[in-house]
Amino acid sequence: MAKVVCVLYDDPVDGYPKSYARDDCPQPARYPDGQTLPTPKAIDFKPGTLLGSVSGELGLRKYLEANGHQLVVTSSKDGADSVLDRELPDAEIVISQPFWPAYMTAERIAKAKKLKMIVTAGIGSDHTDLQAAMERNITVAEVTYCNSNSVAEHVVMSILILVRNFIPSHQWVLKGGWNIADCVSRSYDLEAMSVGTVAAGRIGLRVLRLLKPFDVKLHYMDRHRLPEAVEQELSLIYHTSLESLAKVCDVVTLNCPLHPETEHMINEQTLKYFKRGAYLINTARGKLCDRDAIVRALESGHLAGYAGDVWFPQPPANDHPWRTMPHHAMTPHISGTSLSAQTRYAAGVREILECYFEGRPIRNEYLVVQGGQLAGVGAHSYSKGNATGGSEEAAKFKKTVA
Ligand SMILES: NC(=O)C1=CN([C@@H]2O[C@H](COP(=O)(O)OP(=O)(O)OC[C@H]3O[C@@H](n4cnc5c(N)ncnc54)[C@H](O)[C@@H]3O)[C@@H](O)[C@H]2O)C=CC1
Repeated sequence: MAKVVCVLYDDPVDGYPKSYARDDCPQPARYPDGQTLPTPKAIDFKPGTLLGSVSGELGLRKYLEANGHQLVVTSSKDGADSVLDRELPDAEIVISQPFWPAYMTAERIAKAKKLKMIVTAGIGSDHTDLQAAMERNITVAEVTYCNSNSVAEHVVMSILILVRNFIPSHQWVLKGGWNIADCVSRSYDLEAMSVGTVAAGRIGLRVLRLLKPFDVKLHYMDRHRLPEAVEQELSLIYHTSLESLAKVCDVVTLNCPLHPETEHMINEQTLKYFKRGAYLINTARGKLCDRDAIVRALESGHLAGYAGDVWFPQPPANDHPWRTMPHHAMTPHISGTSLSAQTRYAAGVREILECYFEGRPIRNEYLVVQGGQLAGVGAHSYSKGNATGGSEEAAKFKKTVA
C-alpha cells in the first residue's frame, strides 16, 4: 500500500461547483506534434469538471483506494505545520500543480524517507529541487503538452490586452465614465510590431504560430534551434542571445522553464537591452524575472507593460509589488488550469500512476528525472541544480481576502 499526498488549490469561495457554464469541454484529437493525449486505462471523473481543487481530487480517489492505496488531499502546503509536512515522512508519491505548488525542497525531500516519485499535475517541475531528487533517485514526472496550448492562448490574449490598453479602457466602463482619449493614449496596433519568444518549445512555437496571422515580425531564441522548414514557414528570425532578441522586439514573451540557467534572466542589466516601451509577457515562471527590476522598469516607463500569471513564490505575499505596479495585466496562476487543461492533466496523472503501480515504463515525454539523472523531456528542457530557493516565503501569504 502506498501513501499518495496530493496538494491542490482551495475550492471556489462559494464552494465546489454544482453546475458549469458549459455542458461539454471539447478536446483536440492529438497535440500539434502528433503526441497522443493521456492514455489511462480509465478515468473516474467527468471531463470539464473542476478537478484541480481539493474537492476535485484530480479524480484519483476511487482508483487509488480500489487498489489499496491511501490518498491524502490537502491545500495546506507552506510552513512547518502544514499538512504536507506532517504527511511527508511516510509518503511514497507527492502530486501537486504548479498553480499551487508543493515546494519539494531538499529539506522536505530529506524528511520524506519513503518518497519514490514526485508528479507535477501540469508542466514545470521547478518547484521540486531536481538536484535533490536526482541524488535520492526519486522519479520526477510532468504531463508534457497537457496545457501548452492553453498557455499559448493566454500569451496572445495578454499581448493584446497590453498593446491595446484593454484593462484601463474596461475600467472606464465599470466606473460609469467615457473618456476615449484617456483610453487610447496608450493604445497601439500589434500589426507590424516585432514579437520575440525566449524559447520555442511547445508553448513558444504555438505562440509563434498563433501570432503569424497578425502580420507581425517573429523572432525567437532557444538553446535548441527549430528545423529550417519551420523557420521558413513562419519567417522566423533566430537569435543566439537575449540581448540580440530584446534589442529589436516590441513584445517579448518568456516561454522557457525555470532552472538555474534561466533564474533571473530578466534583471536590471538585461532590461537595458529592451527597447523603451517594450511589453514583457511572462507566463513561464515568476523567478525568470528579478521582481523589483520589473517594478522599476514599469515605474520609469522603460517597459510599457508587463503581463502574465506566474509569481514567486506562489501564492505571493499579500503585499507583493506586482499586485500594484503600474501598467500590468497580471492574473493569479491560471493559464494552464482551464477546465479543458485539467481534464488532460488529471488523465495524465492517472496514466503516470497506472504505469508506476503496474511496473510499466512512464512515457519518456513525461519524465524529468529518473535513475538519478535528468531524463526524457527533462534532459531536453531543464538543467541540473535547484531553483526552489526562497520558496519558504510562500508561508507569508494570508487568506485575508475571500
Ligand atoms: N503558466 C502556466 O500555467 C504554465 C507555464 N508553463 C511554463 O512554460 C514552460 C515551457 O513549457 P513548454 O513549452 O510546454 O515546455 P518545452 O519543454 O516544450 O519547451 C521548453 C523550451 O525551453 C528551451 N530552453 C530551456 N532552457 C533554455 C535557455 N536557457 N535558453 C533558451 N531556451 C531554453 C528548451 O530548449 C525548450 O525548447 C514550462 O517549463 C513552465 O515553466 C507550462 C505550462 C503551464
